[in-house]
Amino acid sequence: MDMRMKGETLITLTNAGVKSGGRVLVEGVDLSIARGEIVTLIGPNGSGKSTTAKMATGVLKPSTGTVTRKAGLKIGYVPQKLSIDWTLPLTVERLMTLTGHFSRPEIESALAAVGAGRLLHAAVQELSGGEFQRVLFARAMIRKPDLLVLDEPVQGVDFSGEVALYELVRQIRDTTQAGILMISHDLHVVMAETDTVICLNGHVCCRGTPAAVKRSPEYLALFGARAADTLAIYEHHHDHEHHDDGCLVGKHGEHEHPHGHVHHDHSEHDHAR
Ligand SMILES: Nc1ncnc2c1ncn2[C@@H]1O[C@H](COP(=O)(O)OP(=O)(O)OP(=O)(O)O)[C@@H](O)[C@H]1O
Repeated sequence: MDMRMKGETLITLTNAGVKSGGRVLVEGVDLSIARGEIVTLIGPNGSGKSTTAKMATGVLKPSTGTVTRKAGLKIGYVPQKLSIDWTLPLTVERLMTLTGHFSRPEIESALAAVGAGRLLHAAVQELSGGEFQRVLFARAMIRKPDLLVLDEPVQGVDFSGEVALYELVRQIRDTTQAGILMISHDLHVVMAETDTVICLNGHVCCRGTPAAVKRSPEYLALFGARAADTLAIYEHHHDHEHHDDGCLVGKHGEHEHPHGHVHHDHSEHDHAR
């Protein structure tokens, strides 16, 4: 473990908001992210998740309120999409060096840390969705950031790949003590390890642990009565196995289908951190 202070606050937004062309994009956002902490932004399309993340990372200046970042804060970013020319041949090794100079051993160890060690010479165009995401994680982590920003990390990944990526996020948090800001665009699954879910709707609609948000009247009012079924809380269990089709086998041997989300809603067992 390095000398980085556990629990140190990395970013604080106080009553922060952005106006553009006389329109309020998002307002009144209070949030902070500390080392080792996972904060997940959820909310409908256009509710201000990306705008809030951009204020946090400094890409956008707040029009109201304040944003403070720890001096010298290093941020790693895993984008939702990457604009690369898919017609040109590009290996994973080359992709890793497009935005910085890193030695072969540094690249190998960053790939190995995300379970993508064997992909060094693979063509980026031929990677599966999950493999591509892992490479993007490696690309963000190679700089040893204090804060990792994940913009919909599981997009284009099937359910078993999704579970594996959430495991990877948890592992990165545990091993590096980076703070993690996650944007979930489709409300699909929120990691149970998320310390704070912030539900946006142009302002902070509600916040708290995943289980608390799921029960909150504001969340239910925003997303309707079926919302509680759509916010699935993914929990880590060591006692499941994966079928070849990506479904999970529960601890009692029952076959749990991905889209039923049987695996992950055990609110009473949520880890209160
Ligand atoms: N550069 C911009 N100029 C003006 N308006 C913008 C700009 N970027 C975003 N918006 C508007 O700000 C609002 C919030 O957008 P934002 O991208 O933060 O939402 P989001 O919650 O991330 O949405 P989604 O889930 O659809 O990605 C939207 O109404 C959007 O149209």
